[in-house]
Parts: sequence; C-alpha cells; structure tokens
Amino acid sequence: MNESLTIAMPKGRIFEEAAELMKAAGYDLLENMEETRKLILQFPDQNIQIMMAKPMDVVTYVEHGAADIGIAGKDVLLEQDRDVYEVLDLGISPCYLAVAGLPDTQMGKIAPKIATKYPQIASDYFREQGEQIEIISLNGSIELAPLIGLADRIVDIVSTGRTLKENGLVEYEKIVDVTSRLIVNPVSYRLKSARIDEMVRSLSRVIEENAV
Ligand SMILES: Nc1ncnc2c1ncn2[C@@H]1O[C@H](COP(=O)(O)OP(=O)(O)OP(=O)(O)O)[C@@H](O)[C@H]1O
Ligand SMILES: O=P(O)(O)OC[C@H]1O[C@H](OP(=O)(O)OP(=O)(O)O)[C@H](O)[C@@H]1O
Repeated sequence: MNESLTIAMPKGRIFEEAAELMKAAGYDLLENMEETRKLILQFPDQNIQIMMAKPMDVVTYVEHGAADIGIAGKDVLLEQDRDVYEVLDLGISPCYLAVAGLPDTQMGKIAPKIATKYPQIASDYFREQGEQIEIISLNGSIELAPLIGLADRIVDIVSTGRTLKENGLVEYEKIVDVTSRLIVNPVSYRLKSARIDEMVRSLSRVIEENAV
C-alpha cells in the first residue's frame, strides 16, 4: 500500500500553492523547502521523494518515468502534448492565455508576426481561426515584442492584467483558461495505483472543501 512516490514539483509561482494543497491533503512537504538549494528532497516517513523542477520540465520528468507524479500548468500540458495522464484539476495558479497587442494594431495584415513562449498553442489557435501567421518564439518579457515592433501581436499568460496595462497593451481574445493539474506517468499509475488513487482522493477532498 505504501509504495514509494517520486513527485516532480514546479519551482517558482506554482510551488507554494501546490505545497499548501499537498499539506492540507496530509502530505507535509513544505518543511525546509524555502531555504534549501537541494533539488531532491527525501521524506522517508511518508516514503515520498520530491524533485524540484522548472515548471516547463515537469512533464518531461513524468513522461519518462523519472517522476511518478507531477504538477504542471494546463498551459504547459497544451503546449507539449505529452504521454501523461492528467488526473486532477488542482484549481491553483489560475490565469489564462490571450492574444494581445497595441490598441491600434492593424488587423487583416497578411501573415502577422505573433511573439510567444507558446508556439504550439498559438499556431493551433490561429489555424482554427483560419488566420495565417508567423511565430516569433521568445522565452520571456513577451510584452516587449509589440512595443519595439518585433511582432504585431503576442500570445501570453494574463493573470492580473497588470503587465499588459503598464505596457499600454490591450487584450484581443482570450484563448483558454489555465490552472495547475496533477499529472501521472501511465506505468506508475498501473504499478502504484493504490497509492496514487489515495493521493488523488485526498487532494480532491481538499479542493472540494476549499470550493465551499
Ligand atoms: N502571471 C502568470 N504568469 C506566468 N505563469 C503563471 C501566471 N499565473 C499563473 N501561472 C502559472 O505558473 C506557471 C509558470 O510558473 P513560473 O512563472 O514560475 O514559471 P516560468 O514561466 O518557467 O518561470 P521563469 O520566469 O523562471 O522562466 C505557468 O505555467 C502557469 O500555469
Ligand atoms: O497579468 P499579470 O499579472 O501581469 O501576469 C502576466 C505576466 O506574468 C508572466 O510573466 P513573468 O512574470 O513570468 O515573466 P516573463 O515575462 O519572464 O515570463 C506572463 O508572461 C506575463 O508577462
């Protein structure tokens, strides 16, 4: 029943909310997390090992079985389309993906340039819209691109809307809502189903309680 579990946790924004949720579900994994630079943390009393990963890499660790379980944003899952089971919407780190640009962006331009950290999501979205575009891949500060004339529009995460506002940009279309998800390696799910199901049930209970 108490098989060992390796969990890939995303460093950064999602981490604290994810760790709080785990704690409320009975998995106390927060201890020492803030101070340490260690990337692998052992919790022998719970038979759990935590890997601290970049949010975009969590899916890779889980797909290859380096971790049994992981937590990743829906944005990352849509962008990467990997062979992992998405078993639970944790409801944390909510935000959405949107198309944005300068308020006077010229629409109807042939093959406009779209700057983004999400080339797959952006290509899929504009293909569905029947609009031909050119993708400019960037790794961050996406909002710079339309300001300096590198791109006509951007596809990026919006949370509070502050970054768009402070840079004089406007949102054109919302693409998809994003929250963090619990993902599972398909083989681990078969071999460690009792333990994984137990974790999913405990987390679901906390999510339901938080919702009321
Ligand atoms: N305002 C936001 N901006 C970006 N990601 C957000 C935001 N709000 C929630 N998220 C979620 O957090 C995840 C990104 O977390 P974070 O910003 O720590 O990672 P990152 O983009 O890889 O960071 P880094 O800036 O270190 O490259 C996204 O995948 C998304 O699901
Ligand atoms: O709507 P807001 O609350 O302003 O949040 C959205 C901003 O936050 C993210 O950037 P991040 O801080 O991760 O920096 P980055 O540009 O380096 O990705 C995202 O790419 C937006 O720029």
